[in-house]
Parts: sequence; C-alpha cells; structure tokens
Amino acid sequence: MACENNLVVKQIIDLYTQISNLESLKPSKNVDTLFGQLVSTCLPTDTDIDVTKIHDEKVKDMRSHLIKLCGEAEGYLEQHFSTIIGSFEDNPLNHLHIFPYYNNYLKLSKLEFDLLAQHTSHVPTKIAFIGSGPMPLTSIVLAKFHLPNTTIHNFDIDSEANTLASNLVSRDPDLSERMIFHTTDVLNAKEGLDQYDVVFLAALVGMDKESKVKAIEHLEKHMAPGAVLMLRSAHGLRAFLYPIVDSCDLKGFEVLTIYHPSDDVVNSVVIARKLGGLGEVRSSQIERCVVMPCNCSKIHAIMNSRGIKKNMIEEFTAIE
Ligand SMILES: C[S@@+](CC[C@H](N)C(=O)[O-])C[C@H]1O[C@@H](n2cnc3c(N)ncnc32)[C@H](O)[C@@H]1O
Repeated sequence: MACENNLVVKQIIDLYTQISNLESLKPSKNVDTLFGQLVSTCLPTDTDIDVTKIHDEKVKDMRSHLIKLCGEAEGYLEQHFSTIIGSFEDNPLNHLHIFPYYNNYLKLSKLEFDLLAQHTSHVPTKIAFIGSGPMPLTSIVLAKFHLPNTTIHNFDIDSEANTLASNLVSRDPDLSERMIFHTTDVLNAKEGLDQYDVVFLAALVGMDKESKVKAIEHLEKHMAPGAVLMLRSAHGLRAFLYPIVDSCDLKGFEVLTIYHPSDDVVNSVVIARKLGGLGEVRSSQIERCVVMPCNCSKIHAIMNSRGIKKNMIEEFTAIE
C-alpha cells in the first residue's frame, strides 16, 4: 500500500495540520500535547514505512516542514526549561530531571558513549559538540557520567542559547571548567576543528539533506584524519521528526555503525571516522573482528536474543 495511504501517516498528516496552524510553538498545554502525540505516533519501529520511498510531493513537503517545526519547538522547549533550571539558587545541574526529555538524553548519551567505546582505543580528551543548544544535555551527561576527564567544546549559532547553557554549568565546580562555549555557525568554525578526537553533530544542525551534507562536508574538510564524527539520524516513522543521515552523505569518512534504537530513544546514531588516520582505521578493523567488552556488545546480544531485526545495527566494513 502506498505510504501516503498508510493509517499512521494519515495520523501524522493530521497532527502536522494542527501543529502548523498553531499561533506559537512555545511550550504550552496545547503545544506539549500535540508534540507528545506526534512523538508517540512516530515511535513504533514495527512498521515498514520508508520515507525515502514516498512519491507524493505533498507528503514530502509536509515532512520537510514538519522537521523544521519540530526543530523550532525543540529550541523553544530547551530555552524555556534552561531558563527555569538556571534560575535555581543552588547548582542547576541538580535539577536537570525537570526537563521532560532528560531520561531520553540519559539513554541516548549512554548509547553514543557505548558506540564510541566500541570504536576507539583511547578515551577522548577533547570533544566538540556542534549545535549544543540552551540545554546542552548530551555534553552535560557525557561529561558528568561517562567522560570525567574530557573537555567538551560546545558550538551554537545562537548566542542566547550559549548564555543560557553556560549559566547552567557555571555553579558546578567540575563542569564549569570542562564545558566551553563558542558562538558560531558551524560553517564558520574552521581553525581548531582538527584538535578534537570526537565531533558530535546535533540532529537539528542541517534540517534538510542539502544543509546537513554541507555541514558534514565542512567538518570533513577541517577535522583531523582518524577523528570520529558522531551524528544523529532517524529511521522509519521517526524520519518524520528528524532528517536522515545516509552513509552516502559521509564522503571522506569510514562509516562504522548506524544504530537504530527500538525504544523511546528517538534518534538513530551514526558513528564514522575521518579517513586518513591510518593507525585508527587499522585498529578499528581489528576492533570490529573482536567483540569489545562494552555495553554495546550487550546491546547486540540483547537485540539478537530477542530476534530483533539485525538491520537495527548496521556494521560497515572499512573502506579499503
Ligand atoms: C536545540 S539544540 C539540540 C541539541 C541538544 N541540546 C543536545 O544536547 O543534544 C540544537 C541547536 O543547534 C543550533 N544550530 C542550528 N544550526 C546551527 C549551525 N549551523 N551552527 C551551529 N549551531 C546550530 C541551534 O541554535 C540549536 O540551539
């Protein structure tokens, strides 16, 4: 059956119509309810919906506009809660649980850390997070729970986002030292990008294929050979919420894994390594032949034991 006749897609189109008619996308009971319904409609992974196979131009246009509306609403949500959490007298980092999607970030960052641990042979000393936002939860969770000795440089095009974000960590004795903020468009960040072992690219940086590829090409030009690029993508119905990153978008990189969660972690995770770092590429080839003692291999085991479709984890052989 054509995708556009699919009942779930019809529900998404109906929600899109209501969302696109909203006066404002700032948090309110109505906005929260509609986006909550949209996310739960797009969460199921037991569908064979492939948005790349949608031919109906109206549905394709709807999807690209919906992704932008979701990105705008996500920015307002982060701004709203960063302002509230940042207003606490004590350490705002004691109140992160107030953010409605905090648990999702705990799971997503753990997944990204496990995938990173599987594909790198040393703990990164410096990480760049591009598109960190007013609530830089990925950087905070990684720094607090997984990478206690790593410095994280957060880049955002919006100075207001960085003001709110740096206020969140300013009263934390540890993270105030290890979280640095830069206000710039990723496309203007040139010098210094080669000093990071790992670069994260937020899902909302590059909301359509063209701008996503432009950001990736820019990073490929300025990252160090052998450095790791972590991206967020989407799969199935979730591709109505976020742009998809395909392996063919990653010219100049060796795609190591594309991981599609089947729980309430919405984003898929793509991990790639910039070509040219011969030492790392060889070791990653060796690593891939050995099941690494990390949670990620447990994820593999759990998913295989539950008979979950193997294509949830796409391993790639190193490009010769
Ligand atoms: C809302 S945040 C989401 C990331 C989330 N806070 C996290 O921790 O994973 C995405 C941010 O990307 C920023 N952004 C969008 N396009 C960008 C660009 N071209 N360069 C730098 N930042 C960008 C937006 O200003 C926004 O604050």
